[in-house]
Amino acid sequence: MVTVRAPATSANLGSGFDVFGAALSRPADVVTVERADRTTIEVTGVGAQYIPEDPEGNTVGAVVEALDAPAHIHIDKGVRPASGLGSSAASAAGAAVALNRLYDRGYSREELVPIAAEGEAVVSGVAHSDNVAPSLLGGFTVTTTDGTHSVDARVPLVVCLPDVAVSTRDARRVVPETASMDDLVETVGNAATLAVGMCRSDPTLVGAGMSDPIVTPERARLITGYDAVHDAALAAGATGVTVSGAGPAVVAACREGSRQAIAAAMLDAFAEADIDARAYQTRIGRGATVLEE
Ligand SMILES: Nc1ncnc2c1ncn2[C@@H]1O[C@H](COP(=O)(O)OP(=O)(O)OP(=O)(O)O)[C@@H](O)[C@H]1O
Ligand SMILES: N[C@@H](CCO)C(=O)O
Repeated sequence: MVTVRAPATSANLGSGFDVFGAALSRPADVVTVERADRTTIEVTGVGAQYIPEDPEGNTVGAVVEALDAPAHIHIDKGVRPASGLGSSAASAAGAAVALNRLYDRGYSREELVPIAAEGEAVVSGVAHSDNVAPSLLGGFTVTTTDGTHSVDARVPLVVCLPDVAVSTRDARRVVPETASMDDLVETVGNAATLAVGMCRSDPTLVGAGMSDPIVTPERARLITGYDAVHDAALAAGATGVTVSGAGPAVVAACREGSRQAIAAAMLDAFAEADIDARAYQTRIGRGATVLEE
């Protein structure tokens, strides 16, 4: 038996659509696997009632296939599905690490990225790696078709999750197919600023690089209260605010000591819009960890 804790993640970070990701110190999924002749999946925890236990519909089913590693799998969800916090990816990353150990497959964490990403294709139609990479490797990650680079950044974050669901599949439909050269130049500048900020663990640069004129404005329209929450977080001291992954979670970069005020401001703004929400005072954290084997 192997048990793995796999963290929630925040993908895109505004300027890095389908490329940037960050592991969050909390929340997380816990995945336990035991050898079996036939794969069975049991899901408990937050939002378990919305998650298929059929291996064909669950992200971990694709990981089992890719590793040829049938198992009884128990997923204890700490990351709510359709949250923008890499819920589907956390289970896939946890299963990839656990099954790799259980069957002694010998893959490195980097090699597990495309394997865990197969699970993302099951739920969103695209095997994007920007959530599974940070959940596997920890820190801030940059994923391209050539592979993944990670930086052990230390930046405090607040993630505010409204009590509404946005599926990644739906949120990908609003992504523009084209962009102007001006918007691309602005995005590249912001992405480069954010990456330098991550290398220096500098929340000011990270926040400054989070804005994006192409994808985020379209995604923000799907989140009731987004503009007010964005402005409230900045007024409370956040250095930058954007949609987390495909939403509806909203992520704010923070300086040390400011997270409590920022979390309260974001919750108040969602409440003003009649939306219940919860806030995680979190930070960029480590990747999946083996708890027991
Ligand atoms: N193990 C799993 N954990 C969570 N969701 C799963 C899992 N397997 C399948 N799903 C399905 O995936 C969908 C949620 O994934 P989706 O990508 O939309 O949200 P997310 O992973 O929280 O968000 P994001 O990728 O934007 O961070 C739901 O329809 C859910 O039923
Ligand atoms: N890059 C993906 C992440 C989903 O969490 C998207 O924004 O659609």
